[in-house]
Amino acid sequence: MRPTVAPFPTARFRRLRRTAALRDLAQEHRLSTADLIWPVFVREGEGVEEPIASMPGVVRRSIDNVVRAAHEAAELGIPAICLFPYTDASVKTNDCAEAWNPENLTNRAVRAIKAEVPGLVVMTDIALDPYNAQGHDGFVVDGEILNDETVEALVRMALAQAEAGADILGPSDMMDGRIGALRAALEAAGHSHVAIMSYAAKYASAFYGPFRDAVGAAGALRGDKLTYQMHPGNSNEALRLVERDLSEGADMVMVKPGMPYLDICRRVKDAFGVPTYAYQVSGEYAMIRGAADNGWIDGEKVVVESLLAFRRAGCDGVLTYFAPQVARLLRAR
Ligand SMILES: NCC(=O)CCC(=O)O
Repeated sequence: MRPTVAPFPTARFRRLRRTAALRDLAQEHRLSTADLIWPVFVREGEGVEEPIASMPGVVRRSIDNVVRAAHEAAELGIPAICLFPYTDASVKTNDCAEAWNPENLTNRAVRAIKAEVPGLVVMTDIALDPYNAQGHDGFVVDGEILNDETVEALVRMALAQAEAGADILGPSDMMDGRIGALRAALEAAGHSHVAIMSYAAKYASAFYGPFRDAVGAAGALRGDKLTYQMHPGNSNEALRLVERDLSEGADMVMVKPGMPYLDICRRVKDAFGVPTYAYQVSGEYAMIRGAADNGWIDGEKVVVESLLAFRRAGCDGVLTYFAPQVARLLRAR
């Protein structure tokens, strides 16, 4: 119940804002390094750190450098890293077979991290787009994205990632029925400990633009993803999707993108009270970073404020490309 606010001057809200210590005492939500998941781009090669033009400060790393990033994450206290492969056109096919190759880039990177930094949580992405000549998250036949056939492929992909040692699988594909299929397959194959963070409320968003550049998908994609990702105008549908995915065995749920969808984060947390995450996506990163690089905003302050907003909206954690910078900032405080 909300207490009645006494009239002025009995109530003076500025009393608790008077000093830094009082403000600290009264602060309702806090950002901690333990809330961060760091998305990292993996590519072939050795000793490679390749800049991404539309995401200044973010690089594609060869596996040896991904392992270095994993050490850095662990040293900074970031609990989890999330891997996204940058795939060459030569491994993109219509049957997407590279997605479940035990030796694909992601699976090799997972094993390399787990061998060196076993305590770090490793999350992987489940969707066919990095391996699909058509650039879509599912199989494309006559211009249509096939649901059930795609789910079967996602199961193969998930089992290969679980076998490699992934701790959290992140199905980002938005096919119907995939969470139940993944959960059943994981149980049957002895991977009952592997968690699923469902990209439950994933919107068909223009904020993903720089990511497609980062993973080399921009050129392959024909059309849009509106037949499987959510329309930005919808809100109740997000709750139905979260409910559905939880009922099928998701352990954690995600809202994506982040900042334009904080209302959805809050509704999900209020309705279900489950571990809830948001993805501050590439376009959000690019906007903040671009404005900061031009001196139009104070980048450090805006980043921390933007991440605190996710906590205020009910999120337990955030996937953010700013993770290492923020962890360093929080450590310095
Ligand atoms: N499945 C992962 C993404 O689509 C990431 C989007 C972004 O960072 O823009």
